[in-house]
Amino acid sequence: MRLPVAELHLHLEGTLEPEFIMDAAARNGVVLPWRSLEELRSKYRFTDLQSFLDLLYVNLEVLHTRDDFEQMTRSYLRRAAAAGVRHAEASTDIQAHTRRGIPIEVVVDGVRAALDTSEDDYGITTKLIISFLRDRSPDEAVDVLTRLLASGARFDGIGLDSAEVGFPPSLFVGLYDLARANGLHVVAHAGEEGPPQYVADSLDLLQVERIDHGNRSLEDAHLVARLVAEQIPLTVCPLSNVRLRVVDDLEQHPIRRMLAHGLNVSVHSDDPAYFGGYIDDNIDAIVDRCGVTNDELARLARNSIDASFLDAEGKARLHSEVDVWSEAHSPAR
Ligand code: HPA
Ligand SMILES: [Zn+2]
Repeated sequence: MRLPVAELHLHLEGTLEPEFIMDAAARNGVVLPWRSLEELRSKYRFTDLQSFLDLLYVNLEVLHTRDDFEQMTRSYLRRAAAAGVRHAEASTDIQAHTRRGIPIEVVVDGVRAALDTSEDDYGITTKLIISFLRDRSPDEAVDVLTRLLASGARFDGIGLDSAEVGFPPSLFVGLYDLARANGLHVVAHAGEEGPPQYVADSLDLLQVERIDHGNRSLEDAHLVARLVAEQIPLTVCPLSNVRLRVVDDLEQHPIRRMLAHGLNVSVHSDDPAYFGGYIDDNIDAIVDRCGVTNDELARLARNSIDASFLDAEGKARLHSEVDVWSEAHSPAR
């Protein structure tokens, strides 16, 4: 039995595997800069966040039809089910599609078609987060959110991602005010490459409920004390952190230190097709390379459940699954 978890930090566009990209390009008549699967595979070496984003944004241009978005989402859910994911709060970078002329409805209807049957098809309950690109204008973000709200599209929350440094949370106060006024949940990437102040500002100015990544919080003892006291969830992505050089190597990853501080951390896959694995691969990696124990794994799973936007009943159901896993993995056995 795989550790039952909630996946809360997952970019659907980051689940496009190279084969999917080449097939969709052929199907949709998109000319990519790479001639072959092998050439594409050779591009997955990154020096920082931007070098990854450059590849991500080229590859996602193969997505054109409602069916493309549905198939992308189904492929992820199928793989996530095998990885132990029991609840997923997946995000889409909608502006990466609208800016190249893909209608909002094509994206949302396609993703929703897969999410709406996910519990029956894959045993995974879901929520949808619309992420905004912080390196595009705040006015565009407000316009897209306004159009989404008017369209009747069903989604549960908003996020903020893409290039972080130089694009502080303060730029997006209006966007987050609009989202909260409409009853949406709010999360934001912060402290991946950006300074600890971006984490504090995400809490104070945007009033986010979770921080995606948050690694650099560890540089500020006052911030750590606050995150512990308020039990602000940090959705941490170990394999992503290594590939994007947020940490030097997996052995140095701070996940156990974060747990020891009492931070509400959980483990997620971010962009699994780009960073060397899905949530199970992340879990196996921190067990093998960081020495994470079964007790710590159960803590990480419980944190992911508590940090989710599930209702009390949904959380209780998943906690009982972790109870079963813990029983089967207790030292007495
Ligand atoms: O990890 C990330 N950080 C910022 N933007 C992103 N867009 C996809 N993944 C990421
Ligand atoms: Zn991310």
